[in-house]
Formats: sequence, structure tokens, C-alpha cells
Amino acid sequence: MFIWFMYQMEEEIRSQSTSVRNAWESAHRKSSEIQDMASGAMGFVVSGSGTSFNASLFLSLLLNDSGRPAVPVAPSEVGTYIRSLGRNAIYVFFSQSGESRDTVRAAREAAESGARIISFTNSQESTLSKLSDLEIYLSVGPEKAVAATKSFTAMLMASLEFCSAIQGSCSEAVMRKVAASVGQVVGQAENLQVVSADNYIFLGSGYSYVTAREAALKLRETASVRTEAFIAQEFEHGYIQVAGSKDAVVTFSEDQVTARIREECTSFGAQVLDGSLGSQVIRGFDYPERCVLEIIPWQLYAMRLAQSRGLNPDRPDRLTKVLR
Ligand SMILES: N[C@@H]1[C@@H](O)[C@H](O)[C@@H](COP(=O)(O)O)O[C@@H]1O
Repeated sequence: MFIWFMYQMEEEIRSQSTSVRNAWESAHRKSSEIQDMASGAMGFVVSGSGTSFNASLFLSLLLNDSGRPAVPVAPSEVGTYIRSLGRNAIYVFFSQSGESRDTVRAAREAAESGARIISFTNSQESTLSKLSDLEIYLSVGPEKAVAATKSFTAMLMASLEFCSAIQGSCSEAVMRKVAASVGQVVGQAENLQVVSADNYIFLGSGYSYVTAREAALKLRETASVRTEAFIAQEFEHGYIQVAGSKDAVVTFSEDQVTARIREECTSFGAQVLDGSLGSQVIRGFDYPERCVLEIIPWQLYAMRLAQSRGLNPDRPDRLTKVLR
């Protein structure tokens, strides 16, 4: 059956139950190569731009949690690590297009130093793929809306399997559970109401900071609203001073610090929202896999907020899909 969507972004958001499976399968097919390459590596330098940086942060957390030192770095800073770690590290690059200029430049520098490169891309013919010793192809089909949606969740799912492969295990059961829940998460977010705010502040910690950053980026890119993302405790070290009654504060973490921040923000009149937007399905998942689902309502939220502001979420006027 052919269903017509007003925006490419909506079609891409709704296709994620399939795209996360595809990405997982691609990573799974490379399990033994991943294991071979990772054995003996001193650590990982993980990099990407925009949404791909947020995926880098996710993979770095996963690697560190499994006892493999990893650092997430913006592509323009990778050179510093090449100079200090050289070929002892593996350099991992995320890029939907495989063509973002800063990412390609960093990968080229790493390749010229003789270091090994792993990439996660959605284009097998890309410059980044050609520079890579091992490519994990996301296989999510063309992503046309400027803001990344399905490629992001694909990067997270492929990262989960990447880490399982390093540990000699397999994340298939997790993937099946997550993929089966995408439709329900989208359904629950169907009637979400956007709030009116001058500024959105997203707070998380650990894995939920990845979601906080990506949600902030989605709203910025598509709805042209000012957004910030903080590690919840950091918010108390400064930004709380300038937050006010015209702000929306969205919390993903559920610890005591966050509860205190929520109370304080409510007291000065900010609108405080729960990051799961009330979804019991999302709340039924633990981190790290929860990240794959948790961003989906915010992808839809960003699209609806853009619509309510008379903007086309697919085509922000100052951004391009690929910054070559
Ligand atoms: N506006 C886009 C972002 O939405 C995207 O996240 C980034 C990285 O793209 P890629 O993943 O293709 O390297 O590039 C551009 O800046």
C-alpha cells in the first residue's frame, strides 16, 4: 500500500522499524572482522559531525562501559589524538553521507598516519568508505530530509551490535525488541502537543545526554528554535542562572539532581517536560538500548514544531544535508 506523507522527514521517521534492523544486520555480518580489528587496540577515537557526533558519543559510552577506552572527538580535533596516540588507537568515523568535509579530512589524516579506520556510513561509494579499513554500511536507504532521523537510530543500533561483536556476543534479541516497539512509540507520539517556548533546554546524563543533545539538534535544525543540551549537573553550574519562565526544560535523567532541577525550574515558571513524553513503551526499556527509541518522539516533535511555526522541516534555509 502506498502512503503519502507531507514531509520526507515523516516518512523517514516512520521507517525506523525497518532501518534499525537493516543497520543491525550490516554490523552483524561484520562481527568477525570487528573482533579481529578491535583485538589489541589500545583504545578508540570516535568522531563525526552534527548528528554523527551524537552517535560517536553513544559508541564511546558503550566502549568505555565494556572496558575499552574510547573518546568522542569533533572531527576538527582528531589531529590532536593522532599526534598523541598514533597507530595505537583505532579511529572510528560516523557519517551518513560519508562526505562531510571535516570528517573526511580527519579520516584522511588518520589514514596517512597509518592508523586503522572503521566507518559507519550510509553510502558505500563515499570518500569515507574508501578511506576505511572496515566499513559498517547502515543500509537505511536514501535519507533526504536535511535533519538526520533514521540514520541516527541506525548508527545507534549498529553501535550496539559493534560492541557485542567485540565482546563475542550478539545483540539480536535487543534489536528485535527495539524494532518491534518503534511503531508503538510513533503511535503514542501521534497526537503530541507542542508547547510554546523561546528556548528549549534538554538535560540528560550518561546515555540520556546523547538523547538530550540529539533532541536539541533536531529542534534547532528543523524548527529554528534556540535549544541547549546539558549534562544535568552541569546545568546547575551556570545556565540555571539565565533560564526563565519562557523556557521549556526537558529532562531525560531520573536521578535526585534532576528532580531538584525540575522543582527549581517549575518554581521560576519554566515549563518542565518529561523526556519520554509520557511513553510507557520507552519507559519499559533500559539504557543504552532505550536511546534508540527515546529520540523518536522528539524527531516527531521537531517536525510538528516546525509546522506550527510555518516552516518546512525538510529544508532549513541555512543548512545543507552534506557540508562538503
Ligand atoms: N546539517 C547536516 C547535519 O544534519 C548532519 O548531522 C551533519 C553530518 O552529516 P554526515 O552524517 O553526513 O557526516 O551534516 C550537516 O551539517
